[in-house]
Amino acid sequence: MEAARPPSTAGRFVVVGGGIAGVTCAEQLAIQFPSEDILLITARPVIKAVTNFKQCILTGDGSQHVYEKLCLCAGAKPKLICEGNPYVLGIRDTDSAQEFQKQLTKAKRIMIIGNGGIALELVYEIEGCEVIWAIKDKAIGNTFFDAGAAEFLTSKLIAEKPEARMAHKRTRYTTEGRKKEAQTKSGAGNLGSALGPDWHEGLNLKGTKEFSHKVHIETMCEVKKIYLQEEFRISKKKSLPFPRDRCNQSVTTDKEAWPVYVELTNEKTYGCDFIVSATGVTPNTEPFLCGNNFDLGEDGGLKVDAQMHTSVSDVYAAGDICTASWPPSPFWQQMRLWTQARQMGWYAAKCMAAASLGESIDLDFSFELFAHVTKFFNYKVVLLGKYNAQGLGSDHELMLRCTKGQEYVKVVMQNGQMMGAVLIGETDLEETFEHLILNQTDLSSYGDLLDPNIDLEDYFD
Ligand SMILES: Cc1cc2nc3c(=O)[nH]c(=O)nc-3n(C[C@H](O)[C@H](O)[C@H](O)COP(=O)(O)OP(=O)(O)OC[C@H]3O[C@@H](n4cnc5c(N)ncnc54)[C@H](O)[C@@H]3O)c2cc1C
Ligand SMILES: NC(=O)C1=CN([C@@H]2O[C@H](COP(=O)(O)OP(=O)(O)OC[C@H]3O[C@@H](n4cnc5c(N)ncnc54)[C@H](OP(=O)(O)O)[C@@H]3O)[C@@H](O)[C@H]2O)C=CC1
Repeated sequence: MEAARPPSTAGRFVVVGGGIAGVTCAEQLAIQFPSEDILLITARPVIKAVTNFKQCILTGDGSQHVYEKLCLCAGAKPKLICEGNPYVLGIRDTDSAQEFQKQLTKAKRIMIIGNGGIALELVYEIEGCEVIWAIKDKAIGNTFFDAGAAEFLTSKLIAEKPEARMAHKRTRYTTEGRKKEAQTKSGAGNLGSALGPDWHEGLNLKGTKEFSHKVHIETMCEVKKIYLQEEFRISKKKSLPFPRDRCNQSVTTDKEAWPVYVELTNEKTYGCDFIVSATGVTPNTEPFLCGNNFDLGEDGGLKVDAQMHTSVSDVYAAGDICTASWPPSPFWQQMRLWTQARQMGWYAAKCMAAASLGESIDLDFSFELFAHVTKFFNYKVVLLGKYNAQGLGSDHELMLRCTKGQEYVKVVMQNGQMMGAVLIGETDLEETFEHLILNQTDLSSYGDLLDPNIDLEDYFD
């Protein structure tokens, strides 16, 4: 029987990547050019939204897709502390989250390395399993918070979680895309789309025990070495590299034989069932670099200018794969987040459309102000502008308001103007603060902006 010839297509616009950036880009192109076929190529057979585009899987089978303008939205992959170790898990897509859930159901103790979004969410959500959380910093959540906000949140981590929360946990998927992605497995090594907000809602994050939280935090340390059980046993016998007095109490007295042991740079060693490496992401550029002269950012992403255009002619990029390289607004910075990936995908499509008509467009308004809304430890969290005084040097002031267990408000001020804010809890201040930052209102004559007796919303209406 004759083998089927690889398909060959020609189209004006091709988008690579079926995550939020790619799908939004393709959708927007389809809206702008309803009579054109928009080709969306993804490493997975499932994309995240309703599709009236030609979906295709790039299998390296030689199929060719000719384009006039191409947008690369291939996302990022977890940057693991150690590649190829079966006890080190990263979480990115449905498959990796399910693998994590499966391992957790058998676990008594796990280690979480990293101090960003995934770690923050996991340490709070995991129940019935001891968690040793190792962070490089003095305080938790360095990618989002300063030490004050971290302290506010830490008390929630120590407290017991309400029973009701535990009763609600069961395996379910919140979106059709995720459900389908779980059912449709493609070749090993293929990346799925990043899970995004509410990713753990459908997962049963419960270990083998019957308590809610048991989190021990090791600060200011990194992983020095990982030992499998047998390696650990041998090294202990030889007293190398684990002289007894260098070992953590819990290891020397620990009768449990753990599958894996982690030696930290603070000289402590912990045994555990497995390790979650929640240590950030690396832009997924590798498949596209061979033979192409892309300029790369310091973080390894494809550099894009204010038109989302890479350094290669007619090639655009959006989402986690790219590094924004235009001079940013004073209140915006790139972070690899779902909202930014969506905004970039949408705006890249606008830029591609304009360029194909020989025009260019102004940078979209969404890149004026950094705004991120999320939930940590069951608190609503809103981050605005230079929320951690990023890049402001020492020439700034902070205003704080904190009610334990209820709200934490931090405002970053410079020359009497608001530059950023962290709002934790139901503060209702986000809209007012957004305006104050964007308008750069002179607030120097208003005294204590955070005085709870002043209705700011009313004041600045
Ligand atoms: C566990 C987790 C929780 C998160 N939670 C939040 C949150 O609460 N809030 C928030 O704002 N952000 C969150 N994020 C970040 C957010 O999900 C990502 O920033 C965003 O989804 C990135 O979208 P993307 O489209 O750029 O990339 P991706 O979603 O990674 O999509 C990339 C796509 O490209 C495809 N692809 C890869 N390589 C190829 C190739 N060679 N050829 C063809 N296709 C390819 C992949 O299959 C995939 O479909 C979270 C991320 C994770 C991992
Ligand atoms: N609610 C939300 O908004 C969520 C967002 N996300 C997003 O998903 C992506 C993946 O999340 P995540 O993996 O948590 O990435 P993040 O970038 O959020 O955090 C990575 C953390 O790991 C630390 N780190 C990096 N390398 C090491 C190392 N070798 N040893 C110890 N610590 C290390 C980083 O420290 P340093 O900064 O000092 O390098 C940082 O604290 C991110 O883009 C994140 O923004 C994920 C979950 C929830």
